[in-house]
Amino acid sequence: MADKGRTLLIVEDDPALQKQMRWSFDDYEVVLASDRESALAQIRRHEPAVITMDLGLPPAPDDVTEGMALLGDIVALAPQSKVIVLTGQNDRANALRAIGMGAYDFYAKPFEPELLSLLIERAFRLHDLQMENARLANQTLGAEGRFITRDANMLRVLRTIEKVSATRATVLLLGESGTGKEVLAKTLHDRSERAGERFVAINCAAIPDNLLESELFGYEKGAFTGATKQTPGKIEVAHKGTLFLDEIGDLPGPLQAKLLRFLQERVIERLGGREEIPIDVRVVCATHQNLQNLIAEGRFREDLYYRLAEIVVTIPPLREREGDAALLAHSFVKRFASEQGRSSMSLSREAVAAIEAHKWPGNVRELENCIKRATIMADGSQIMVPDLGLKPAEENAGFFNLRQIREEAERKAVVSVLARVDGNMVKAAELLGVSRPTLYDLMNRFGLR
Ligand SMILES: Nc1ncnc2c1ncn2[C@@H]1O[C@H](COP(=O)(O)OP(=O)(O)OP(=O)(O)O)[C@@H](O)[C@H]1O
Repeated sequence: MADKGRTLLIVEDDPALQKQMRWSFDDYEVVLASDRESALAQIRRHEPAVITMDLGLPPAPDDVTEGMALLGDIVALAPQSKVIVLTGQNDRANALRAIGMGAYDFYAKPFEPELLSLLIERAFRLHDLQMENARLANQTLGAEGRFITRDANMLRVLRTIEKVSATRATVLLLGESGTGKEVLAKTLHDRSERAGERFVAINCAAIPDNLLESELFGYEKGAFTGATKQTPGKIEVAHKGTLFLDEIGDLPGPLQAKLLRFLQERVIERLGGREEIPIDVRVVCATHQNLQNLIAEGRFREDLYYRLAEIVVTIPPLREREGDAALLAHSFVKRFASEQGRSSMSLSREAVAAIEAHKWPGNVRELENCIKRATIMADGSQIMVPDLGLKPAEENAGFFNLRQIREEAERKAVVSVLARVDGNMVKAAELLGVSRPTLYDLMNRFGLR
C-alpha cells in the first residue's frame, strides 16, 4: 500500500468517470466516494492529502448544494487536505465561491487526465511541504519544552519553574519517584542565566554514606587511603552552574550540617584540605520523602530545610494528571519506534484505554519502560494490550452525576480526547462528536491551549 501521505480521495457520483479517474491516477493510493456521507467516512478513515470532488452530488446532482455542503464539512474536518473542485464548463461563479470557502483550486470539466494530474501533483507537493513544516515546528517545541504535559496542575508547576528559574532562590522539588523531578531541575537550569554552565546531579540515596562526603566536597591527595590525586567534588564542579541534589531526605546527619554550612557561607574545603574555595552554585534539590515527618522524627535538620526550601514545588503523580499517560505514551512510542528503526508504530484503542486505566505507581519512568518493552514486543505496527503487559481496561468503569459536574466532565473529556489523539484537532472533534469551531470554543472556555 502506498503511504498515507499519497492518498487521493475522488468524490464522483458518475460510475464511469469514477472508474476512469481511478485508472488515470494509479500513482496514488486512490480511495473513492460517490456522495457526501461516504466521502466523510473515507476522510475520517484515510485522511487523504488531496481530494477531487464533483460539486453536483446526489441527492441533487444537478445543483451544487450538496457539493458546497461537503466542501464546508471538509474544511472543518480536514483543513490540511487540499480540495480540487470539478465544475461545469461555464461555472466560474461556483468555482470562485468554492475557493472562497477554502478549496485549494478548481478544474473545469471535461475530464482531461494530463491537465488534472498536474493540478493534483502540485496539491500533493504543497500538502507535503505544509506537513513537513508542521512537523519541524513541533520538533522545536518538543526540544524546548522537554516536559510533556497538558494537565492543568502540571502546567502550573511548569509556570512556577519558569518564574523561579530567573531568580537565585533554592528550589525543593517534591514528588514520587519517576515523576520527572530531574527533568524539571534540568528545565529550570536551562531556563536560567546559568544555562551555559554545568548542570551537576547527584543522588544522595545511591551513594554509600562514607563516599558521599568526598563525592560532594572533593578531596586532596593523601586525604585518605586510596586518595591518590586531588579530586574536586560535585559542588565544586558545578561552580557557576546548577547543583541538583536528588533524594535529599537520605542525606546523613553529619553531611546535613556540612551542607548547611556551605549554603550559609558559600565556601567549601576539600577533604584533607585547608583552603577555603568560594563556590557560586544554584542549588535545586528533590525528594520523594515527607521532609516534615523526617524533621518531626529528628532525622532532618529544620534549619537546613528552610535553606533548601525557599521555593517548594510539588509535582503531581502521573495518575493525577489528566490525559498525560496517553499523551506521554504516544510520544514514547514515536521515540522508541524511531530509535529501533520502525518508522510507523501506534497504540491500539484498547492499548490506550489500558494505559489510561493503569495507576502507574512508578510514574513516567514506569510508563517509559513499559512502552519501550512494548515497541520491542509488538509483532506488527500496532501495539496491543498484551504487548504492554497491562490489564485491559474495564468498559464503563464509574458513573458520574453529570448534571452536577457537567462542566468538569466536559473539560475532562476534551483533555483526555486531545491526549488520546495526540493533539490532532480533527480527530478530537470527531471523537467528541462536535465541530472544530465548537472544540476550539470549549478549549478556550476551559483555558486549554
Ligand atoms: N513530562 C515528561 N515528559 C517526558 N519525559 C519525562 C517526563 N517526565 C519524566 N520523563 C522521563 O521519565 C523518566 C523519569 O524522570 P526523572 O528521572 O526526572 O524522575 P525523578 O522524579 O527524578 O525520579 P527519581 O525520584 O526516581 O529519581 C526520565 O527518563 C525522564 O526523561
